Amino acid sequence: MGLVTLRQCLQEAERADYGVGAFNVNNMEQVQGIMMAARQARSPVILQASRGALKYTNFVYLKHLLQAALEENPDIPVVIHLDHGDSLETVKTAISLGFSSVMIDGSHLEFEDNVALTRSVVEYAHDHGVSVEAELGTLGGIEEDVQGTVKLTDPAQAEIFVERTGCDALAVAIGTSHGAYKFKAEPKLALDLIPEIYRRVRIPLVMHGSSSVPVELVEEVNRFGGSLAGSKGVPVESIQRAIQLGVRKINVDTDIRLAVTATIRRFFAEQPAKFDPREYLGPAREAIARVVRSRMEAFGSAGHAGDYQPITLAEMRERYRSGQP
Ligand SMILES: O=C(CO)COP(=O)(O)O
Ligand SMILES: O=C[C@H](O)COP(=O)(O)O
Ligand SMILES: [Zn+2]
Ligand SMILES: [Zn+2]
Repeated sequence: MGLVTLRQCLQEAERADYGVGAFNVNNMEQVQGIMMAARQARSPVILQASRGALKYTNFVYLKHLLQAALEENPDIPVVIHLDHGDSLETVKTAISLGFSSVMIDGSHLEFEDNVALTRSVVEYAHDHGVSVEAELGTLGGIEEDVQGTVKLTDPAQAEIFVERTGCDALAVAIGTSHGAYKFKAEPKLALDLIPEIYRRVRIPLVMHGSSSVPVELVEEVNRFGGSLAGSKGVPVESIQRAIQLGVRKINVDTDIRLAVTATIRRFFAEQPAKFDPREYLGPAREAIARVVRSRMEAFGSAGHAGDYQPITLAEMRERYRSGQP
């Protein structure tokens, strides 16, 4: 298998009716833990890097970590994706590093500016065979506008947006937000928007801010000196319902952060005399694999690694050029 584009990965997910987890990476142990899970679950996987990750790893280390993931797992379909790209320049950098998919996040812009930015990225990325995820509507958390309100995705506007931009997948705002504090009371998502948006746009939908913030991880972090009072995530059952309605890419970063933090806090509390990083980074890697494997099974992607052969970027470029991607 190896490198696949987001377009092919999500088309196959539509065909076999499952969702694919998109997991953020910043270091070796995260990449290894996620790929351990993909091998164990025999699941396609999306490895995604934000601008923060590109900066943290000085680009070149990330490039080779992602190449290592492909080299070590030739029988697993892997999408290498830029998360929350902010400009055509960042997109070009990601594509130069070998990414097979990019997100351009113009959700905070006025509609016409989002269309223009997304269109410019689609033209460039498709000319390299690379898929494009765009976003319409704003999440809570890091994307709240100055009034602190979020704009849910409007189905009619989404139809026009996708028609005018030609993006391959659309991130929608249905009430999720990034981080560990997604809801002040009981989780409430506008799941009813999904089928209406999907019916109109007819491309796979993306759910950001989809970590579940498992209570057992929060309790372990807090037991060993952490402070995560009031944290609340998206119930896995809500994600499974969203997948049934048209969401095919599910973004998870916070749950991986919590798995690492809980493991390392426990280690330092229980083994204060130890100081070899391999003795806590290794177990952290296994904790990542446990969380990610559980999501692959919940999203339904487990067992689908062998379903299809990858279409190369060169072939995708020709398909885009001929209008039949
Ligand atoms: O949306 C995300 C990455 O783009 C991650 O969301 P979480 O913070 O819920 O993990
Ligand atoms: O968009 C949110 C992702 O979790 C990435 O987070 P980051 O920008 O801190 O790397
Ligand atoms: Zn956004
Ligand atoms: Zn996100």
